[in-house]
Amino acid sequence: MAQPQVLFDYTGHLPECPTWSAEENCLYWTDILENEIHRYNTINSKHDVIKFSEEVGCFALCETGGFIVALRSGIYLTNRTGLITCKVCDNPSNPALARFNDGGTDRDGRFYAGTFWGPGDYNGALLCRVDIDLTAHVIQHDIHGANGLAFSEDKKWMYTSDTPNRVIYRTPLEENGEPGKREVFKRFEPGQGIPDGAAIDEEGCYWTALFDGYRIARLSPDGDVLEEHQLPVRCPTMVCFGGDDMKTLFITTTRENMGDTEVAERPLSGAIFTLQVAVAGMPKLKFKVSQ
Ligand SMILES: O=C1O[C@H](CS(=O)(=O)O)[C@@H](O)[C@H](O)[C@H]1O
Repeated sequence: MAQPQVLFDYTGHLPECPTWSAEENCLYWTDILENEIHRYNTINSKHDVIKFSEEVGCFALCETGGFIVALRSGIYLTNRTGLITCKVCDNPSNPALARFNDGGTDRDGRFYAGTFWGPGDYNGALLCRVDIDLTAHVIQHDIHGANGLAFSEDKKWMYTSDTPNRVIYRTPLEENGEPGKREVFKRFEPGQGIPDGAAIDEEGCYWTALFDGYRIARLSPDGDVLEEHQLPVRCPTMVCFGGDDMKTLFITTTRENMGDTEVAERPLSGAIFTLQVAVAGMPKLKFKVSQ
């Protein structure tokens, strides 16, 4: 079985939202807590960092170039260098208490972004969506930490997870992509790791980063564990597919809230790993803008 390899000599603070750009042969990702979007060119090893003024929860590449990016205060369009060109909406959570977290595009190029309820006293986070006409809509409530967004290849399901609540949900999608009522897809018992960011492969299997679980798992559409891959770090945060054949799984990890002892014991905490897998993954679509 293939082993995870380190992508390059880098460890971040809270890397998330890995996003493959096929035309550039580049991996993009955020470091949420460092207010950054990173780009790494897998051909010439060039590494660029774009700085923002607030935490970057998640982003998607835009068809028109640049990014749609969920900062703490709201969602924005930017150019390729990160310069804000348009504010799309305010953060519909209380931005003092909830920053944006996981997000991405659906199979029609709309942008979803969820928040993370900082105080943790109740499920105060939400999931919102930006349509191609730049209107924003709150789609789901009753979330502690929005995560695990992925869309099935047949456009029938939206998957999400709520990491602190140790649960993956799935939500049926109507033909026009409108979500119905969410249902529990899989719950995790204490000590198993908790479901963080995710991606879906061509066989409809859901790959989940098991935060605090030292591994990633591939789940069948029925929720059975088909594969598990161990990592030399405790907290993977998210996965995405890329590479020439879409069979490279990129895995972000974190060193957030880790003490010096753990970082010394597991110095790759915060690194990005690659894993060669047998089944190709679904590409992330770019955000479409109708105007
Ligand atoms: O997505 C995230 O999840 C983790 C884990 S947890 O939900 O707090 O258990 C969190 O540390 C991180 O800040 C967040 O981005």
